[in-house]
Amino acid sequence: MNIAVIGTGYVGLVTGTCFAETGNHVTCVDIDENKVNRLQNGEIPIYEPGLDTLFDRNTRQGRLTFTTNLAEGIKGAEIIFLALPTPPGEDGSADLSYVLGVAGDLSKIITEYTVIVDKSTVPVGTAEKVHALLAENLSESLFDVVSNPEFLREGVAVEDFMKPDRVVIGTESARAREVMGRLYEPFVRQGNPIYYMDERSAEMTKYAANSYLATRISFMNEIANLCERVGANVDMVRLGMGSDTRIGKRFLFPGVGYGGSCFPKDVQALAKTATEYGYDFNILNAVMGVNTKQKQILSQKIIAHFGGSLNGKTIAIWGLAFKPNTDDIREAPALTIIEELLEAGADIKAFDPEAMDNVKAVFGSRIQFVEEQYEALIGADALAVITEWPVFRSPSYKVLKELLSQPVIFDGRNIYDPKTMAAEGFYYDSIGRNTVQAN
Ligand SMILES: NC(=O)C1=CN([C@@H]2O[C@H](COP(=O)(O)OP(=O)(O)OC[C@H]3O[C@@H](n4cnc5c(N)ncnc54)[C@H](O)[C@@H]3O)[C@@H](O)[C@H]2O)C=CC1
Ligand SMILES: O=C(O)[C@H]1O[C@H](OP(=O)(O)OP(=O)(O)OC[C@H]2O[C@@H](n3ccc(=O)[nH]c3=O)[C@H](O)[C@@H]2O)[C@H](O)[C@@H](O)[C@@H]1O
Repeated sequence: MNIAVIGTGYVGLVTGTCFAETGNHVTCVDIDENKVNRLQNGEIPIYEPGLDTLFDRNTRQGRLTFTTNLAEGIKGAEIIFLALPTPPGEDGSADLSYVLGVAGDLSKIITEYTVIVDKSTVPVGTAEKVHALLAENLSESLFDVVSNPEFLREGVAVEDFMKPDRVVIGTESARAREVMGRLYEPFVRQGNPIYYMDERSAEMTKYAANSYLATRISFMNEIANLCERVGANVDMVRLGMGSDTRIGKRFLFPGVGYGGSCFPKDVQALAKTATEYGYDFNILNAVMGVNTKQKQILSQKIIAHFGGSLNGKTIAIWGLAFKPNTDDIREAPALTIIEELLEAGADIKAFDPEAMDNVKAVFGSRIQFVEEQYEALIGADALAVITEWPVFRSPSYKVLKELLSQPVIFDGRNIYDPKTMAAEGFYYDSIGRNTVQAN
């Protein structure tokens, strides 16, 4: 099949590459000339594990191409995916200007029957808005609009896309359903389902899934905070709860709050949709409030440990990305934590395996960046672990103690064992477990 993907960010580039991998011819369109130049030269502008192999193969074999020209990009395309940004607008609702802008442009250049697919996360009713815009200039027989939300996670995006738990396709057109079914058939060979539904239900499914996952995280963060107060260990509680199959083991890890480009904006957007429809979605308001506070927990612990001020103190930071295996720092808890530590007077020495360039663009020379994780520790008064990159999981405790000026660790992701840390001589504080001191 011939496919066009409009927007080559985390979702568009993965979508385009994975559809090319199953034998389709894909043209990716982006307005960012610099990005398109890099892609045309074989350079992937984001860090996403496993994407490079598929990208190289499919560009080399001519199934994956890039352009800034929309009309050229959609020529001959049977399906056009919109993988455009839907950032929060000023009032918290999703900003649809990118999606609707491109829909308007498409209405003037489509000449043959095409399925237009909303891949972006968009509020209920958007497929109808896109349809109405297209219908301003196109006969109804020339297009269908489908809602096909994406559930991939950054860091494991290729795997998630190639083997989705499910595919959701929102359309009431039999013709579009057949086209979409044919496209996704190679991705559901292991029996994972395609759920066909109406457009509104598909749009709602995406927000419901993200908001539920965010709710689990905020719930566990509150359980963790209570565990600290009552002297329980949240890791044990998590295991005890999660092995109940009705609850499930995944997505119960407490930490420094959820970040990323999606949970924060999507929870906010769903709450906003509820308000627009006269419904007060109480749980979502609590989920957001808990998350805002949780992002401050680690910095508060650090500031309190040093008596309320960090003047003259240096804090080493391991991990800046909003989660491991990505360079994405959108809404990353590290940004909030660093800002608060700076405000309390600290000097910061930071290391992240992939996200440092993005963070440099935010903080510039206000913090120091180092090229190697142990370098951050030299002369630092404490280490704060903010992102659980695998490379931080088994450090040399001996080297840690040699380099830190005080053996103090704040672990925002519970990646070390408190008993080991006490035995190794550290002051060690984490999330939802008792603080330990050297034995
Ligand atoms: N990042 C993620 O893990 C996931 C994101 N989503 C949703 O997918 C959508 C896209 O997200 P990301 O890929 O993260 O965004 P992104 O910001 O990484 O990429 C968007 C791309 O669209 C391009 N663009 C903007 N206006 C354009 C136009 N008029 N024509 C062509 N290209 C244009 C931008 O230059 C950029 O390259 C959002 O609605 C998001 O909520 C859904 C699932 C996962
Ligand atoms: O709509 C989206 O964009 C995507 O949002 C999330 O994916 P992503 O943001 O890439 O990352 P997650 O792995 O979900 O993590 C989100 C945040 O929650 C935090 N988290 C996650 C899991 C957990 O147990 N605890 C926890 O604090 C992570 O550290 C991270 O800050 C969803 O998991 C995807 O299904 C969805 O497609």
